[in-house]
Amino acid sequence: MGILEKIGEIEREISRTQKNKATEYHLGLLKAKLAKYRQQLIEPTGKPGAKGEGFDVMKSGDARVALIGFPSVGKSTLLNTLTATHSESANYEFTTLTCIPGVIEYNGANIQLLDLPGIIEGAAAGKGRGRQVIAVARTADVVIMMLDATKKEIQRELLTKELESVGIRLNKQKPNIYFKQKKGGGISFNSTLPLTKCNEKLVQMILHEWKIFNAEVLFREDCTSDDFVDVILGSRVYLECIYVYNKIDQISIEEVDRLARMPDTVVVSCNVKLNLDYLLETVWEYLALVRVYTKKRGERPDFDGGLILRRGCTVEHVCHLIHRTIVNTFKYALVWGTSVKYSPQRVGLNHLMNHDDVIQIVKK
Ligand SMILES: Nc1nc2c(ncn2[C@@H]2O[C@H](COP(=O)(O)OP(=O)(O)OP(=O)(O)O)[C@@H](O)[C@H]2O)c(=O)[nH]1
Ligand SMILES: [K+]
Ligand SMILES: [Mg+2]
Repeated sequence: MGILEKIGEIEREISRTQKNKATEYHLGLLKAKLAKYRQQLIEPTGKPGAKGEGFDVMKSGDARVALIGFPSVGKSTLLNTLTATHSESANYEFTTLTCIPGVIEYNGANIQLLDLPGIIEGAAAGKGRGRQVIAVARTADVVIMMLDATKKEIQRELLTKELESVGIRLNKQKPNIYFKQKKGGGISFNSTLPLTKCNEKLVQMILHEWKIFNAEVLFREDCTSDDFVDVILGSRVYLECIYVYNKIDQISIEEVDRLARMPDTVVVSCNVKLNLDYLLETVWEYLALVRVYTKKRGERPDFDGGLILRRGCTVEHVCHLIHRTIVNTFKYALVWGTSVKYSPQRVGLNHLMNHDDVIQIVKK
């Protein structure tokens, strides 16, 4: 029996099994098995070069955003609207057959936008260009899941499932579970809080399924057994996702309003150019980029040459971006902007920078 058949069989058994207290272990185990086969599917062993297949596109700019969606939802139209690059768009499916990169210039940052072929159901199992598309999605900082506002609601769920089955988790935090394989000593299980969705027995059964007999497990959060499987596999990617409903020129205002209120969602029309400014604002927000200006003593800040960093960056990060040896001669920095109480304020290497701050570095 091939892996796909095995997966199909387990999926059928899961859907046949009623969900209740008595079947909890059985279901947990089935799901762990499912994850194991899927893992084999996306990482075929023994075949050199089988891994890492994907479209070869150089990462460039300050961040990368990938456009994922079913065929003809308007991905290429969005790329054509937001960037200077042209990607063929037409009213038939699979117009785009490869990965086409464009650049969005926003707040002084260069954001790489990747147009990709449409995904079809079964993409994870190798249908269409699914695997290559998914391989590119894994390298993105933010994913735009583009949806057709005129199509049925289920599309969002189907695509999410497709991505989940290859280990992509959208808008989810990594489960807070400590897991370490050991050489001996059996399985030690602990939790820092009462668990309602998983327990020691289930964890042990799952570990045995993976042939792990010695390990340390500590749940620091009320996670499910699925979360635990994710932690064992380790190869999960946690990505920020913006759900973008396109073609709102074709639906009622009530429907637009309903869609726009959903979490992580932006409604647009690429053809009529509706709400694209708000989409860019949202992309910026999700990328969590920060622009910082440098200034030399006695001179005006260099407002043309802002540095692009991530939210949470410190003065030390800024130093590294300017030159890797600067920290060695760093004495203190003067900062103007919203990250300080007084402008300028003297700060050290650990000071957190805000968007649009100005910094002057004083050397020893
Ligand atoms: N009504 C309407 N049609 C749109 C809008 N945006 C795109 N379209 C149309 O949708 C069709 C598909 O657009 P594409 O940009 O080729 O879609 P795609 O997602 O890149 O499709 P594939 O590359 O085949 O996966 C084209 O006929 C576009 O003109 C929109 O905002 N409103
Ligand atoms: K198309
Ligand atoms: Mg296209």
